[in-house]
Amino acid sequence: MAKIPVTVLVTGAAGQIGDAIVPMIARGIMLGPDQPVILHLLDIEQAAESLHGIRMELTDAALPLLKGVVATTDIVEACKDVNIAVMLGGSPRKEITLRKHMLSTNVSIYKAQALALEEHAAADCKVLVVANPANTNALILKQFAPSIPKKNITCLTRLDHNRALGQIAERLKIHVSDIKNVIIWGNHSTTQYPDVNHVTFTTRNGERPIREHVADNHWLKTEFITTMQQRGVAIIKARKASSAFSAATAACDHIRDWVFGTPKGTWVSMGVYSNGSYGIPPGLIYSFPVKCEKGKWSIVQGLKIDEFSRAMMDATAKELIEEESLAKSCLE
Ligand SMILES: NC(=O)c1ccc[n+]([C@@H]2O[C@H](COP(=O)([O-])OP(=O)(O)OC[C@H]3O[C@@H](n4cnc5c(N)ncnc54)[C@H](O)[C@@H]3O)[C@@H](O)[C@H]2O)c1
Ligand SMILES: O=C(O)C[C@H](O)C(=O)O
Repeated sequence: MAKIPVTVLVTGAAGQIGDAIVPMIARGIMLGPDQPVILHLLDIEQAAESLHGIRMELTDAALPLLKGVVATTDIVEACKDVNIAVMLGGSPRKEITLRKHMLSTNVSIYKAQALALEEHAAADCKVLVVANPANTNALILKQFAPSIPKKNITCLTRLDHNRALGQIAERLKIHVSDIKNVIIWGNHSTTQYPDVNHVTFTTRNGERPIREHVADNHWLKTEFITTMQQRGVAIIKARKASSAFSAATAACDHIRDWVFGTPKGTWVSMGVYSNGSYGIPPGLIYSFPVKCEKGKWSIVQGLKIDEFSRAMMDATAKELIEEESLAKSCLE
């Protein structure tokens, strides 16, 4: 029997990540090749014509899984009965934009969109905030949409997670699919801590810790970390625009693993609310290692945290606390 369509909202759909992710969702990359979808595409009035163009292309692509499209600039219409919300809408950072300016513009957008989701989305709607500052936008959304379960409000750090796999694979000349269990701790920002202490890779003789294979421990503690922390900026510099295709891919990975579960023995990084695990202040939206099962995530417990990691994890938590207070002052 055919499955009931899932309604997926994409805000900022006329933007460059929107351009990449809309066809991915409509072709089953996010929710699987047998899952029909209805797309709700939201953007602002100035982007209405592009939004209309995307809608025309969706018609022209004659996609078997796509059971309906609502392309609108009306937030209420966009949020109606959505099961999954992918929040891209906002003003992105260009080469010269300061993160603080972006924060003040975007948190007020997230307050307004939280109120609409609160009232009109399906009760069990799963939310993924991509737009920056992603963790803090998600925190504001959680505050202003209190009836959406807080477990359902997440932000994207999967792009950083995937970037870390890519960096390690290139360095070690192995394939990304042979590496697992990297962790991105904290903020999707330059203070993020990409932790390789638990990474393993597949060999003919089973799984081995990555540290056995990387002779250059210094690289892991220095250049690897700064490359990761600066990767978003490096992409902006090279493309004169922030990551698009890789961000869309990561957003699909995030939702797919959340809905269908993480493979046995692996975890992924997701920005989720802290319950105090690993000494991270409760309530922050912080990136943790999570396992997913039956549509629910849980933070991986019991990992050994060394002194270096502790300091890095606390530094990124501190930045999130500062962002939270700045965001709240912008909303007063
Ligand atoms: N978390 C991550 O890993 C990650 C990675 C890359 C980019 N980003 C962020 O994702 C966001 C989207 O990036 P992009 O490159 O697609 O930007 P973009 O400028 O190409 O698209 C953003 C879209 O949002 C729309 N928009 C603005 N205000 C809106 C509102 N109130 N409601 C609905 N739509 C609105 C704009 O009109 C535009 O079409 C940015 O904030 C960017 O910084 C996050
Ligand atoms: O907008 C940015 O700062 C970069 C973006 O979040 C990215 O990681 O590519």
